[in-house]
Amino acid sequence: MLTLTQTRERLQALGMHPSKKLGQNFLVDPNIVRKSLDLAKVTAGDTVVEVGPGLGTLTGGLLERGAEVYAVELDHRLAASLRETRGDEPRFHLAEADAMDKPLGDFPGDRPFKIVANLPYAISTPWMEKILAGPLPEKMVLMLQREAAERFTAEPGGKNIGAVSLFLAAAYVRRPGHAVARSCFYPAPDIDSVLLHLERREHPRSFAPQTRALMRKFFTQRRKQIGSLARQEKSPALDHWLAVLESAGLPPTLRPEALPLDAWLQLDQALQSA
Ligand SMILES: C[S@@+](CC[C@H](N)C(=O)[O-])C[C@H]1O[C@@H](n2cnc3c(N)ncnc32)[C@H](O)[C@@H]1O
Repeated sequence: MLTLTQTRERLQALGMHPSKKLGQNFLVDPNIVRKSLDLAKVTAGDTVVEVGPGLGTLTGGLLERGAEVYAVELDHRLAASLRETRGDEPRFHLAEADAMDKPLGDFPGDRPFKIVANLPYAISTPWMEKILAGPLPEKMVLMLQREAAERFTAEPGGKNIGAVSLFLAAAYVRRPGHAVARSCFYPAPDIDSVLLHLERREHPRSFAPQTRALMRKFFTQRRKQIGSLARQEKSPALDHWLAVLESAGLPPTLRPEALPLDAWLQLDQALQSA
């Protein structure tokens, strides 16, 4: 675990100024590192994917607990530094890549795994959408910008609900997040952070790509009623869906944000059986 002073020194030695664009706010609080590992119940033999290992603070904790770590880091200076400090560790696998191209780094997805990451905030939602396309991790413990955590945990009827909230709700139990003080990072970010804990459901549900695309489209027109959104698609499957909703007491005048998860799962079913 790197202290604040060690983090500063290491960055200086690398000739680096933390990049805002890459969300480079490094963890300098050992309690938060420990809490992340505890929430994910990381034990020897676990396989863990880490996005944005940075200087390797969280990575070190994961390796100390005996995990096999697949990390993906975009910044070549940090990747070089990790190869120098962790390169000899046989349980450490580093992909120098964009996590949007390699959401799981070099992990082949051939066994159960977890994700523990202090995410670069700019990619958290699109990266999560990629993760939810599978294979699904058993657990995810993620440091997120507060707005992203609210979006991920939003319930129907709330203002933050979006397609990603529903994709997540179908597959994961979303535990309440823990607020993390700005002083736990170097440099201190000018936004609030939340540590979120997600546990895969016993029977996770996922939406077909076609349904996901349609849901995203509907949520970009969230002020429109579900009836007009569905009818504009000119599809018998969607007409059928509206009828199913109506018989369940959900009128076509509702807006996408008001529909419960079940209604979206029914949309998936209607599109699959069309
Ligand atoms: C919030 S910092 C976390 C650093 C370290 N894990 C820690 O907790 O101290 C985010 C890290 O993600 C890296 N990063 C930013 N965008 C990335 C991307 N698209 N793909 C992979 N890594 C990225 C940054 O270079 C940085 O190391």
